[in-house]
Amino acid sequence: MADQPETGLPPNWEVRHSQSKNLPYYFNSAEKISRWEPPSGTDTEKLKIYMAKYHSNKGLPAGTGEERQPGKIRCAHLLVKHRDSRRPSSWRENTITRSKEEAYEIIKSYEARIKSGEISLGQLALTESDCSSARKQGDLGFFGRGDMQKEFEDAAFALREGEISGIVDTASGLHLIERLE
Ligand SMILES: O=C(O)CN(Cc1ccccc1)C(=O)c1nc(-c2ccccc2)[nH]c1C(=O)O
Repeated sequence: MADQPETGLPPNWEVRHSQSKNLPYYFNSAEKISRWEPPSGTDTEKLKIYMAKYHSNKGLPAGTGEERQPGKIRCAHLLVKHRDSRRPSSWRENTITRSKEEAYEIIKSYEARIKSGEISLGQLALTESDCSSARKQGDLGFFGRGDMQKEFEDAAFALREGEISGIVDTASGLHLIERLE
């Protein structure tokens, strides 16, 4: 495999910076395509080092615990849907028939396993979350107030970094939320 440049991105890909959103994005100079997420085949460890070196936030003193963008937080979540969810279907199960009570028992068992330290929320979300974010260990990226369902937003913004919520009930289903940044 051709040596990846120090960005860790596949050939022809480069990191650019969106002035309007003040966010990095990924540009393929051969195909002239852009995307917010790194393309598949990226060496994410190398990319992390590159981003820290060349794309760290301007103006935010290191270690102040400041949010990447004022008013925004980053969370991961694990979603267990049930038959009364607004969309009772997911990548895991075409038609979700479990009752809300059954979903509650399931997510309560997940909560116990995560809070005991047996497994991380991200690792469990990979296989068990009914949200499309499961493939990213439940990582939803940064969001601000007004971006998510109200119950989800209120629970997420009440968390300190690293903290995990109790069971949160939204129209999508039952969630556990971990605040990452
Ligand atoms: O609620 C609905 O009508 C359908 N949705 C919304 C949705 C559907 C696909 C992608 C993202 C969001 C979901 O059921 C859903 N909500 C979420 C969700 C809810 C709160 C925070 C983060 C994600 N994920 C999903 C999903 O299928 O993947």
